[in-house]
Amino acid sequence: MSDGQRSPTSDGQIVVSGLTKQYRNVRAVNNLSFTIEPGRVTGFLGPNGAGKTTTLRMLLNLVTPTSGTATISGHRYADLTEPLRHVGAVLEASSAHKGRTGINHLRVICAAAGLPKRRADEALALVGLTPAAKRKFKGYSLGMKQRLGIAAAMLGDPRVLILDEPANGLDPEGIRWMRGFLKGLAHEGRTVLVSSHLLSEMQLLADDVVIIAAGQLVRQGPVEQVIGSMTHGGARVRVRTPHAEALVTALKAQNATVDADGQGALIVTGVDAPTVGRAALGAGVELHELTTERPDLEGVFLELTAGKAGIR
Ligand SMILES: Nc1ncnc2c1ncn2[C@@H]1O[C@H](COP(=O)(O)OP(=O)(O)OP(=O)(O)O)[C@@H](O)[C@H]1O
Repeated sequence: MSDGQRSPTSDGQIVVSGLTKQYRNVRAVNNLSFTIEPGRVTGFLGPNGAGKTTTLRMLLNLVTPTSGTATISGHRYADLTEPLRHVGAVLEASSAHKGRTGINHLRVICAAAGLPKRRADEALALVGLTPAAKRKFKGYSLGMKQRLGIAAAMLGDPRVLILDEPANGLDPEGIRWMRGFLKGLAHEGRTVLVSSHLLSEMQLLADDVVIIAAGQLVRQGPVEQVIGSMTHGGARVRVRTPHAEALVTALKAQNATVDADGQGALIVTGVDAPTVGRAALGAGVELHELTTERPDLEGVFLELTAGKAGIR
């Protein structure tokens, strides 16, 4: 604990405990508790209006909690002596003086934060913007603005990175770059907390997820575990046959549950694909498709947050 800000056990950990934010008519965040570990990318997910941005803003001391606490490496953000060296944050697409170049934008931040000027060049290189260093911000594409925002967040070489919807406006190549970049930071032992609506991207990017709805925690854990917790003991099997009735009879004899998917296929749960295949063979039923469907994060998210109105 050389600088009084870091301890071996809490370094890089984010702890949200009983956090609540009551606006006049809306309880934006309601007694929320979770922990985010270093060395992992954590996806922070929730429907519109779930309270994600409000939570991140409380974490960064931009909104005062009604009650509860949010700490980074064991300290409230307001108590960090050199916050930029601990925490980098991108809360919305980067804004900068329109006539300022990318590099100058970063140098201004360095000067204000007491960081060496060379960090501006290093951070720009880190996000692949060096070729556009001397171009004016007003000519930057949305993707370049996102990268510049991340470069600004990286100026202090922070242990913790917090990003609100960083993939917004990025093209597929930009999204892939972002994925590699954030995974790389986590690999270095940093804490990466990312809110996003892009659930298929989150499944590729995140190690852990925290899912909230209507201001409250719905589920937290490693992505695979959260998905596994919703599979009710197994995957679903999709099967297509011209002899549906005979197959349903054979499957029910195996205690399977069978539903029509409305598009000519049957969805079977309770037994695995080989069992379905054997039941079909035994009944002399021809199959045109036999597929195991593993639930994805999007399906699990929708199931977990169903009925928890996003608009409040
Ligand atoms: N300053 C404010 N004053 C009043 N209500 C607010 C304020 N900020 C947020 N809210 C309300 O708090 C709730 C949570 O909003 P928040 O922006 O934190 O959700 P979110 O999960 O980030 O949503 P989105 O995914 O749509 O960005 C919403 O009902 C919102 O209208």
